Amino acid sequence: MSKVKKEGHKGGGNWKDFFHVIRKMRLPWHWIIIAFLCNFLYNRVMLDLPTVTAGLMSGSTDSQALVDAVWFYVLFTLVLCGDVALRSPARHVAARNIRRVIWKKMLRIRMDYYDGHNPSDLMSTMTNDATTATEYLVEFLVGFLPTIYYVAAALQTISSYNVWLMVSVFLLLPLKLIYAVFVGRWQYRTQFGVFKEIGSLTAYLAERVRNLMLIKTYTNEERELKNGEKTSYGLFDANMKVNKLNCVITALTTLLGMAQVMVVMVFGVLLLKRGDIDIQQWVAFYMFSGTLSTSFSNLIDYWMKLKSVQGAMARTAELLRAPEEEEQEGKREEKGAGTEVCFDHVSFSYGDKEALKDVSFTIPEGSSAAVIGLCGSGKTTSLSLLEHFYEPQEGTVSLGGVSVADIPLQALRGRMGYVQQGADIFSGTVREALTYGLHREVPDEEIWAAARKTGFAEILEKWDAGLDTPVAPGGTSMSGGQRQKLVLTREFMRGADVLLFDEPTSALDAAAARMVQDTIFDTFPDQTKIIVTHDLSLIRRVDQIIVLDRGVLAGCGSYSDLYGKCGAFMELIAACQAEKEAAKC
Ligand SMILES: Nc1ncnc2c1ncn2[C@@H]1O[C@H](COP(=O)(O)OP(=O)(O)OP(=O)(O)O)[C@@H](O)[C@H]1O
Repeated sequence: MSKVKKEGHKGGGNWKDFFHVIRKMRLPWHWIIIAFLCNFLYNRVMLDLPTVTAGLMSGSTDSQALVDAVWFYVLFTLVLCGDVALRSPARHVAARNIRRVIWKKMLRIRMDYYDGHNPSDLMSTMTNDATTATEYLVEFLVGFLPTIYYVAAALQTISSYNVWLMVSVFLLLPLKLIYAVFVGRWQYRTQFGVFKEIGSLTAYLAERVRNLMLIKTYTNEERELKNGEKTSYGLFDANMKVNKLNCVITALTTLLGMAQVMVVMVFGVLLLKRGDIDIQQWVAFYMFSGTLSTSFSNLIDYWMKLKSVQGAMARTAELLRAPEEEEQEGKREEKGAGTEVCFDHVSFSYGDKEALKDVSFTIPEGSSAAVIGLCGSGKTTSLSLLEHFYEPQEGTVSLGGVSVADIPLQALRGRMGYVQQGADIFSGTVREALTYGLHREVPDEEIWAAARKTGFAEILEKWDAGLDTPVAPGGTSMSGGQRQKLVLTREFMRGADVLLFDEPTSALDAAAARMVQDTIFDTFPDQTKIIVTHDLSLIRRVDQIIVLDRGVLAGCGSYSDLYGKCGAFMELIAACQAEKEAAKC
């Protein structure tokens, strides 16, 4: 991000980023070429407009001239409409393509990238930056060359009347170029600022709207109102800068346009008086000078839009350069290999924050293990390393005797089920939630059979709409226990052979926790199970307990191996018991 910020301050933009994004964005070239040809035709027809009009104004009123003129104006209107109509699909298809590219990238980026970048902040890259960037870029691609063609051809026609007329058109060109360069840089900076602020506002809203209950519980509406206003003011300030810039652009463009008209008038009238040009040429020249002035402004506008595109693409380019998870093509497909889990002298840090230090343990195939430890001791990090979300700096994490780094990611994650504390599920129907990630058509009979196995069927039968029951975002329309059962049913259908559970019972009352525990052990008797937990009754049921203390392995063995012998374990047991007693009160 810092690099992008620096570029933003410089204001000159970065062409490397620009071309990088263009290469990746899969522009709809066929649409662009069609729109380009239409625009070219429009400019070609526009070249004849002054001559036809000047012919009428200088007195040629015979019926054929009038009919020709009418036909010409009809043709002019048609190509103008065609030009406008075909530009939009080109813009929208381009925006759709880049959104697809960005979303695909966001799904493939390595998890450590998200540790330093708020994912919600990146949302506006896809919605806002991409749309504006493609819109402006297509405008440029479609309109820039035809406008140059128009300017060159119009100048040639004018010089055929009188070479001084052409010189008069160029007199103000140096001023216009200086204006384009300076305002273009300013445009880049302001546009970049707007996109950054839209990103912050989107991120703020995405987080707060998801947690409205939290805000209400803490009666923090007033504070959040102020926070929201503060973030919104950031965007307001950025937009006011754009407004200031637009005022300057309007003033300077108008002044330059008027100066251009005056220069043209003075030159034209002088040459007319001297008899160097006739009245028809004078009228045609006057009309040309008007359209030429617009075309020069358009060229400057295209340049500025290009600078805006750079501003909009700076964040997109950074996102597209983010490191992706490696799909280890060509590596051995380990489907069906053993499920013994082994951490061999593993050390891992998030940046400079150490999370695991020289941790070694082995969980035999088909057994169950609880990973316990105080908050922040590295339990969840261990599961993340096993899923290969992160790469340890030292040591090896292996599954079935093969380092997880050597197993293709899809195969590795296809073999693992991950049940998180909140059992997050997406909105939709219960059927969609149950079959999420199964990558195949699942008949209802199979779903019901799995639900009977986990006991979720008893819950489902009570819902009138059964599998079509709607699920609210995050599954908030269900209780914690119902969500856990739903996820366990899904994992049963997935047929994973290693199951990772992160605090599966912590959000449940004692009865629901017992029910979920039973479901875990009854439904997955032969799978390797790793359970991060503080639940004492769950700790007693597993084959092996791994005790972590501030990222270091403090003990490893069965309940009876550790009881009375491992200090850290005894402290945790005491803490769990105290917690349980407190819960009873
Ligand atoms: N994405 C991250 N970026 C930076 N530091 C992190 C990140 N995730 C975890 N940590 C840090 O790594 C350490 C281990 O965290 P981890 O979540 O593995 O602990 P834990 O034992 O699962 O904790 P808890 O029981 O509270 O969930 C902690 O100090 C934590 O602050």
